[in-house]
Amino acid sequence: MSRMMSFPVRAATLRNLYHPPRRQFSASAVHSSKVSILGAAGGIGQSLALLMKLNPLVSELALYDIKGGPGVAADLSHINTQSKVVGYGSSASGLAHTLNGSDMILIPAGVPRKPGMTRDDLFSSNASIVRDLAKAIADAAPNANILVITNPVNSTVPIVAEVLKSQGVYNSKRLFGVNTLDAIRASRFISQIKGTDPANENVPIIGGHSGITIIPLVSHSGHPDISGTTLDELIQHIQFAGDEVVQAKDGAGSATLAMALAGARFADSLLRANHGQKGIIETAFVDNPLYKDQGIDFFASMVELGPDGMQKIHQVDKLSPYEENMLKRALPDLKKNINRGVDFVKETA
Ligand SMILES: NC(=O)c1ccc[n+]([C@@H]2O[C@H](COP(=O)([O-])OP(=O)(O)OC[C@H]3O[C@@H](n4cnc5c(N)ncnc54)[C@H](O)[C@@H]3O)[C@@H](O)[C@H]2O)c1
Ligand SMILES: O=C(O)C[C@H](O)C(=O)O
Repeated sequence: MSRMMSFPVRAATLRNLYHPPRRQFSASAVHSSKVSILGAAGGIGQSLALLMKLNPLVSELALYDIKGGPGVAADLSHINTQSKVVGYGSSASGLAHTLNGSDMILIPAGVPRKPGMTRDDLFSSNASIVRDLAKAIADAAPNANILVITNPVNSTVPIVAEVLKSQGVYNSKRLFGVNTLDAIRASRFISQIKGTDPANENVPIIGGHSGITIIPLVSHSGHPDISGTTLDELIQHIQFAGDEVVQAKDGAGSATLAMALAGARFADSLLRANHGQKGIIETAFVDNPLYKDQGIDFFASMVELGPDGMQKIHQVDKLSPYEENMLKRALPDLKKNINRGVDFVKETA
């Protein structure tokens, strides 16, 4: 696509996840971020909270869940890292206490899939949860970075944007749909084909976070030679890996552990960029100019993170014909998912 420009592939690796190069921060900046998790007692929420408790860039961890927030906080508060942990249960004041002063808010609140469901089938349960949490964020922490994990991400991110717009506090640079799990899976799966260390593999992910809207750019990975049936199977594996986990859990939910790691990695990358580390690039589903002329306001790209959130979107200079075809198939679905979220807020505000 001619509109795309080149980008350097330099996503944070798992290897440096909890070893941020501290010497790049001033002493006072090292333990300085309040991070909140909404839905903190869930499958993702608990493991994510554990990983954030281990992150030296977090000074305060605030945990909110309609069920079990204080219990998870009490448990984590005994871990011997410096951050303070507070937890709240279901109440407007608990949510406000959680959000007040937050630099970063992670949202895994909501219902996961069961076998036979698409992510879009979660819309009827999760859209109103995310809308209401976004309203509370607009009131209590309008300047925070917001990381949306709740599915369907292709719709829940536009929901948050629309709510913040309606409250006059939308900052497109601080809203991220978390699709890091797709990048983690892609690096793992490609390493299994090539017999390499997944920590050294980066496959840029663009598009969205569901089925065919997930577009892995193998031609821009370290293995552009992968082709034919091997490529078909790899793409299918990445795009439908979530379904694989849903099937295997057999009614007990979807990916939680790998997702918690993915969320923690994205949060850590953003915290490090917020504290001044340069050159950190992750995939994220963001407000993106690339296809706005086709009515598609959100699109996952490789995004450079900075002190104020999203610093730069790195577009891709040349897609292979295979990838062009994936993109062509993905755009109509993506548009439908985004519009569903936008319309929901307009109709129910
Ligand atoms: N972005 C991704 O890559 C990705 C990956 C995996 C799962 N997910 C999604 O993340 C979401 C959570 O998955 P899970 O497995 O942790 O589910 P879960 O059911 O284990 O946990 C969800 C938690 O949210 C809480 N909750 C519900 N409504 C709430 C509200 N209004 N405020 C605060 N908390 C609320 C519940 O009490 C529960 O503890 C699902 O929508 C799932 O599809 C996204
Ligand atoms: O597949 C799901 O429903 C959860 C998540 O989006 C995933 O990719 O694992």
